[in-house]
This record gives sequence, C-alpha cells and structure tokens, in this order.
Amino acid sequence: MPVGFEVKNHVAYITLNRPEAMNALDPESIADLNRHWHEVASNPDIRVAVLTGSGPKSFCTGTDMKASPPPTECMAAIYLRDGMPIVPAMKMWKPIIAAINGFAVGGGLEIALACDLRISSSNAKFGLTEVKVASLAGLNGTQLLPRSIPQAVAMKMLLTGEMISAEEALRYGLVSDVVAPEELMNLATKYAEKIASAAPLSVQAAKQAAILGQDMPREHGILFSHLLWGVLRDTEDRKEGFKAFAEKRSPVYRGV
Ligand SMILES: CC(C)(COP(=O)(O)OP(=O)(O)OC[C@H]1O[C@@H](n2cnc3c(N)ncnc32)[C@H](O)[C@@H]1OP(=O)(O)O)[C@@H](O)C(=O)NCCC(=O)NCCSC(=O)/C(=C/c1ccccc1)CC(=O)O
Repeated sequence: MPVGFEVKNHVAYITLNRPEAMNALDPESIADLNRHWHEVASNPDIRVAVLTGSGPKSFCTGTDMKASPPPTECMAAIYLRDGMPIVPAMKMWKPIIAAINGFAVGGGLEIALACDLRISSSNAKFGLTEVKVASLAGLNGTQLLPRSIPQAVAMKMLLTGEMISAEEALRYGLVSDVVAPEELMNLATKYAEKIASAAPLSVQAAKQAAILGQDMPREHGILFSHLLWGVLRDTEDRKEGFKAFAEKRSPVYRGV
C-alpha cells in the first residue's frame, strides 16, 4: 500500500510510503490517502490523525512528476465535479498533525499547511517549488503560506521556489516544534494522545471556531464561539468533565 494506515488509542497514523520517490504522490497514493481521510472523518473511534512520511529524508514532495499520467478529461469537468483533489478530503473538524520528517515540498508543503499542528525534524526543508516545474502551488499554497508566515518570506518562497530550513520554519512560525529525527514520532504521539484524551466534541468545536472565525469580523467570530459553547453546554461529556474534576479522577469521554 502506498499509504499506511493504523489506529491506536483513538489516533489514526497515516504514513506516505514511497520513500524511494521521496513520498511523492502518484495516482494510487492520492486515491489511498483520500480513502483514509474519509475513514478519519467518519469513524467515531478516531479523534485525531497524524500524517507523516516514511524514511529519513522526505515527508512529501508533492505530485509524482514521473508517474502522473496525462489528463484524459478536461480540468473543468473534473473541477466542477470533484473540486481539487487531495486537500478537500482533509477538511474536517478532527485535528490533523503533520509530523514533517524531511522535505515538505510543493504539494507536500501544501498538505502540511492544511494540517492543524506542524512539527518537524531538524533535517526538514520546506518549499513551494512549483514555479520551477512550470506549475502553481494550486493546493492552496498561494493562499495559505502568506497567511502563515511573514509575507516577505512567503513571497520569496513562492516566486523563487527557494526552500527554508527547519530552524527558519520555527522562527517564522510555520512549525511549532523542531526535534531530532528520532524524536519526531514520539512528540507527534504525545500531542495526538493529549488531544485524544480531551473531549472530542470540544476539540472539534475549538478547531471549527478557530478556523471559521479567522475569516469572520471579530464580533461575528465571538458570537459564533458563544453559539458553539452553547451547543457544547448540554453534552454528556461536559457533565463528565466537571464531575471527574470534582471527584479528582480522569474523565472518560464518549463524544456525546
Ligand atoms: C526534494 C528534492 C530537492 C530532493 O533532492 P535529492 O537530491 O535529495 O533527491 P532526488 O535524487 O532528487 O530524489 C530521490 C528520488 O525521488 C524522486 N523524486 C523526488 N521528488 C519527486 C517528485 N515530486 N516526483 C517524482 N519523483 C520524485 C527523484 O526523481 C529521485 O528518483 P530517482 O532518480 O532515484 O529514480 C528533489 O527530489 C526535488 O526537487 N523534487 C521535486 C520537488 C517538486 O518540484 N515538487 C513539486 C511537484 S508539483 C506539485 O506538487 C503540484 C501540486 C499540485 C497542485 C495543484 C493540484 C494538485 C497538485 C503541482 C502540479 O501537480 O502541477
């Protein structure tokens, strides 16, 4: 399988598994990945996902430029039927952690930008290199990178295709943590299990409020967050959270 999938302790681990091609995405990987995102979104046992690449060198280098067949259908037909591939299937309120274990380039960086937490190994490199291969960072990179790091750095990366190091990515806030390669999955698991131990509906509401609120005027975002709080107020899990606190024990959340 070009994409590994395993669920443990409410965490889905998704591993791009073509290290010989720097985990570039061929059509089979894209289909596999999309199936896994649908599973993450629909399986109530899964509360959070971790996306990584196999091997020591690369997270993902985007489209497999050697294994992508020429189009057989015009883009308008595909776009108006399915939208853009890959990233839409990741749009969900369960959090996704990108554990970036090496090159995150082209569509690989764009996928990482669609994740909620980005942590990186010290050998990682980040770039939107599509201009070098006569394409465009069309998986939302042109929109998300300038909103994620300083505009001047984003424009340099977009226009020149230059890569930045893990240290620079940390400095610009593109990633939250940089660790030694052998520590990366431990840290990803630590964050994922922390998220999985919190109340799943609260976690999803927090993500929804933060993501949708970004595009709202501040007062609308505040009102929206009040409504979400109201939605959560009567959940069984909120009662359990308060009761467990009073009883000095760990809560047992069920997502109801
Ligand atoms: C990442 C690199 C700088 C690493 O260089 P290095 O010298 O360390 O390693 P290589 O020898 O180059 O790589 C080893 C091996 O892997 C193959 N490889 C690596 N990346 C790809 C790839 N993307 N496609 C196919 N094959 C790849 C490489 O050929 C070697 O194979 P071998 O010779 O051993 O058989 C360097 O690898 C590099 O620069 N890679 C390319 C990165 C890149 O340009 N990515 C952008 C691709 S375009 C894209 O992602 C798009 C996304 C998209 C947008 C909109 C909608 C859908 C998708 C644009 C698009 O598709 O048009």
